[in-house]
Amino acid sequence: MNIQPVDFSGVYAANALQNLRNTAPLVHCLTNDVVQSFTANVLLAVGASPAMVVDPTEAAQFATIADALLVNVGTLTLPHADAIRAAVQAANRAGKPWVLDPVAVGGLTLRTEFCLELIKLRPAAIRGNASEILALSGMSASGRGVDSGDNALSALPAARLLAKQTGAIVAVTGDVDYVTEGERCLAVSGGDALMTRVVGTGCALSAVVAAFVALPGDRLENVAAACRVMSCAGELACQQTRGPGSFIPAFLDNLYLLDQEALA
Ligand SMILES: Nc1ncnc2c1ncn2[C@@H]1O[C@H](COP(=O)(O)OP(=O)(O)OP(=O)(O)O)[C@@H](O)[C@H]1O
Ligand SMILES: Cc1ncsc1CCO
Ligand SMILES: [Mg+2]
Repeated sequence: MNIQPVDFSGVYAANALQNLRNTAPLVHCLTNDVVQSFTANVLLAVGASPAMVVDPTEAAQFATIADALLVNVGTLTLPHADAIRAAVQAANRAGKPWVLDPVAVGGLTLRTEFCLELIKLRPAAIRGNASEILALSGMSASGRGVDSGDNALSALPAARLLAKQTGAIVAVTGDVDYVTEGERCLAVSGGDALMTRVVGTGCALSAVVAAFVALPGDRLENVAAACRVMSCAGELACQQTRGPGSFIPAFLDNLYLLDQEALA
């Protein structure tokens, strides 16, 4: 029997963020070509340390040094897949957590088969929009390219199934983010629809999830904390801006300035 989603505590998120700022986890990002710079800036603003090391040999070496690895298949190519395989295997051997962002999985064969291969390699967390989580779990989805055509709550059963199948914490994001380990589920509200009008907020969230899974403590709550930090900064930024152009700098400022009071 599945336990109903529970509203996530802002107090835990505030403590986890403080812990992250104190330790500045080194996050190895194998992400897509569209969001490299935005992802690095989001990690820096939050208080983590990004590095994009992409050559297969170097990626395997660096995965053992970094505190966590992000794998994002947004602009997957065959050489990139080789680097991801090498890095994931090295991270697993070194006991470092890694996170999968299954961008646009479903309709496209290369990335879908590759992600199905990757989820057998014990990701610590999987973060995707509703259509991606539905498709990755084998259920039918209405994604349109990288954008979701499904509602996050409708993908919660798929997220639970995927978590049970893989042992990963699964975060399915949208108007509300749901974070589950199969049975237990945390609901993270906040954010703003404007966040979907800027490229890479989800991709950057997956990088922040990687930073938070490097922290000690309850992994389910750490992933929810990452979601809360992004939703909270996004919501504040939207209150201060009129559209996508000014959202980006306001979002980075709010991530950097985020305090206990805002998160709670
Ligand atoms: N309708 C909404 N209302 C509030 N927040 C939202 C809404 N839709 C998305 N978000 C927030 O936007 C962020 C990105 O989530 P989303 O599900 O859009 O990821 P995504 O589709 O993978 O994005 P991308 O591929 O562009 O990086 C999350 O923090 C999420 O909570
Ligand atoms: C727009 C886009 N195309 C491939 S990856 C990406 C970034 C958002 O997921
Ligand atoms: Mg995405």
